[in-house]
Amino acid sequence: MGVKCNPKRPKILLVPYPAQGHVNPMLKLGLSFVSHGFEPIVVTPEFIHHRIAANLDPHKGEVRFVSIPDGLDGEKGPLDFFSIEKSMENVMPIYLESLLRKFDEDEGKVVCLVIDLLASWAIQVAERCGIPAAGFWPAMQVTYRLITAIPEMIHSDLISETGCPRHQGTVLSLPSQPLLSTEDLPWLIGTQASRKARLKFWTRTLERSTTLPWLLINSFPREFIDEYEADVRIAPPHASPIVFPVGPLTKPSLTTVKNPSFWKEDTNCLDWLNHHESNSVIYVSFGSWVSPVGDAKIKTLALTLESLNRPFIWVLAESWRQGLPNGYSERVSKQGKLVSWAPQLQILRHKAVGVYITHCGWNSTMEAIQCRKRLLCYPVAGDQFVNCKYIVKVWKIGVRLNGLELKDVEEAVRKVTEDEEMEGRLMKIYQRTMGEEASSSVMGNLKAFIFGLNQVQHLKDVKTF
Ligand SMILES: O=c1ccn([C@@H]2O[C@H](COP(=O)(O)OP(=O)(O)O[C@H]3O[C@H](CO)[C@@H](O)[C@H](O)[C@H]3O)[C@@H](O)[C@H]2O)c(=O)[nH]1
Repeated sequence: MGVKCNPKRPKILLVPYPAQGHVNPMLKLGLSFVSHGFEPIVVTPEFIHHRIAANLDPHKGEVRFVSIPDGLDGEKGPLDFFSIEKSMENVMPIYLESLLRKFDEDEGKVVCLVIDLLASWAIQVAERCGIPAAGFWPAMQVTYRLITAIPEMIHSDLISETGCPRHQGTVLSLPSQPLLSTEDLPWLIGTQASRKARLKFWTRTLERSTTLPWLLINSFPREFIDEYEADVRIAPPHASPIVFPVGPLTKPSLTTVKNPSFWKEDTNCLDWLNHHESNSVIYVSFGSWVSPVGDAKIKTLALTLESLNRPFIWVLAESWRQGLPNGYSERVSKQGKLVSWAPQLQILRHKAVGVYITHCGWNSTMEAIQCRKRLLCYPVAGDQFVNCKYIVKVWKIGVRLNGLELKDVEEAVRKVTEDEEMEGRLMKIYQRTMGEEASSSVMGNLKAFIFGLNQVQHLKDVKTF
């Protein structure tokens, strides 16, 4: 798929975790390698490859997408975390290995694998094939730091060996950063057994990533600063890779490239937006992830949006619609648009959109900043609680929803729209994350990574010779 291979250009294979919020930044990271003379190839499991293939932007063929078998049936509906994990551990490695060997024989050299840490299974494949690997962290650096603190947390008895918090409250305190608490631990999802299994996933990820020389992070270089805007040194844990912040991979220079959407975007809502006044529409989206939002909450939010009496666009997958009250879609058809998947960035850019109710996924957070939209935060799982903390307490560009009842949302909408200083804070965080200085630091970091990679490659070549 995409352009034909170019045997002259060294190849970098990128292995994302198979979720929208992971594949999007990987594509953009791949594109950043093109101008450095590499041929980027994104490897995805078949179940998402089928979906992406239908929605890929054909003229942006600079990045190739290839698939590997996964043993999964993605047609039946959303796959859960554990079936994907099973496939990643037991099925995909052997196919990636044979793909790498095939590349080596037929198409020329793969010089590096860039591996999403949530797909850490591929680190061992790279090792077996003798190919240098770099890690990729798709979210904030602080959430990576939280994961790397697991051994310290167990050692100081803040959590048990199975990840169960010993008490409620602070688990990690970093200089000049908000305190991270038990609520922010990303494995605390679902039953006791699922929490234990998720902690195991993270500890295995950590163990595997200790062999990585480099880690590319989809966050901005000045993520850690103090109240005087001075950079703060956050000591990395022992045996950690060299970190290169290269994000956000959503910044304006990269957004001419269409995201490789897993679902077809409903573009009718763009025309609909053109008929609405500036800042009047509420956009609601909880990203792509299968999150335990639940029917009851969907129903509450549905009734709230209706009673707010403001126009809205709500991204709600078909599989989540059982919770809607009978006849809801027809009833609200004049007031709002329910879509299964939206052209999110175009919606956020639209002047009619004033407020964004978000799950605080990292890419969505960065896109909101890029478009300077005020946020109402409703974190659901994983890193979203930490992202929410930064949005609300540090950057002060949004308000956390305490619930989805009318009173909760009404009050929060009032707070964000009446806050006259929020516009200025949005501009400030925009500059810090995507402004000129941030962009040139990112370019420098990418160059430094590539310099390191070339040195390793040179040493390998000398040895082979
Ligand atoms: O209708 C929609 C909804 C979303 N998007 C796009 O999908 C991406 C969603 O990414 P993100 O906001 O990061 O959410 P998730 O896909 O849910 O991402 C997962 O991965 C992220 C990166 O690790 C984490 O921060 C999240 O918590 C985790 O749920 C964004 O680029 C959106 O523009 C669309 O194009 N159309």
